[in-house]
Amino acid sequence: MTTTRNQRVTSFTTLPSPAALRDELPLSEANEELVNRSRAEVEHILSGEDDRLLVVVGPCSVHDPVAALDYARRLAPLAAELSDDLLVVMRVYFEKPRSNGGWKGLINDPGLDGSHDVVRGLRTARRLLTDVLDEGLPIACEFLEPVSPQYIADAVSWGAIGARTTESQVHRQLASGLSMPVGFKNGMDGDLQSAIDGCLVARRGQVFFGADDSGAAAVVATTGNPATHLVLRGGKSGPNYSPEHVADAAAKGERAGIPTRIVVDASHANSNKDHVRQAVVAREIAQRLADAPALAGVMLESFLEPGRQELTDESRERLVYGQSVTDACLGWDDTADLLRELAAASRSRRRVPSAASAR
Ligand SMILES: O=C[C@H](O)[C@H](O)COP(=O)(O)O
Ligand SMILES: C=C(OP(=O)(O)O)C(=O)O
Repeated sequence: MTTTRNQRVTSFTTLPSPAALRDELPLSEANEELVNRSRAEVEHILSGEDDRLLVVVGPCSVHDPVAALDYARRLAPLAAELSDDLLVVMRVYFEKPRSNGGWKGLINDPGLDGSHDVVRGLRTARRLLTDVLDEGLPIACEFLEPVSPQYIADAVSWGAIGARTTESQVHRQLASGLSMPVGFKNGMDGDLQSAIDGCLVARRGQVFFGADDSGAAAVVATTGNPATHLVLRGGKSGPNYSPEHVADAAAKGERAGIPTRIVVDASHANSNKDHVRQAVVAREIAQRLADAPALAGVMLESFLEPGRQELTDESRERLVYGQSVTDACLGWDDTADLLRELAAASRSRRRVPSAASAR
């Protein structure tokens, strides 16, 4: 028998339904309250009603849930200590968009070995999310797969659409239905317009293909997400973290109909993925925070150990604990120093009248 179907598909593996996974690993009432409260706080920071600085900080990617939780347990008390000046949201990124292939994150391949046990990946990810929330930390994720948010997004307080997908209609539609504020990163070339367009499309209600709570393929209709905003991550054209870049992006966004403040990513093309440089950039941002009233938040890539390590068949069994297998990260000690510096800068910006009247 000849067929024209699925000639290049080797298998289909049925996933548990989102509802079943949530029932297995539910959010406690306290954690639901934390998620809803922190989503509102992020929105208030974006609008300028809350004059603290949002800091999205944590590993480039989670490859070892034990180390990620260890990190959360260090971050949580510091976040609480600095909470008058900072809203700290932990990066708990499970889905990695790769430039040229490679490991695509814990959900896609929790064994880090190409075995792609996605069901285990979803379960491990959700368990870690509930553990991090139990520490009192709100969570940030990048959303990459169109169906995976149904399994995890109820635990997330800030979402990102990355530089490689900011132009993607699929991701813009997805963001239109997400329950949390979503930042669109500028494109890989540094182009801001694709992120502005992404925010605008996601602000409108959309109708698209997705999955419902039972996992069935469904037509999804959304209201639109009014809390979309721009994230400056640098690009091939160079870095874009200066107060001038922030003011320019805020003005362009406002003219286009996105009246929110801006998040700056100190990593990626703003630091050339060099963690030492990332600390310099973050420090510059802190020092000039008062000159950037439209700056709502800063993103840092940080883990327990500084730098990064290659993930290979040989290294898999002897990976350095707490060190990134994707982008180079700040180590914990530098991170703690930087968070204190950002908190001090946020406190002193509050005293500068123009900061309060940013929007
Ligand atoms: O933050 C993550 C990385 O920059 C992104 O996934 C791309 O990584 P790659 O260029 O190593 O593939
Ligand atoms: C992939 C990421 O960033 P970008 O989209 O800016 O490359 C990230 O933040 O993990």
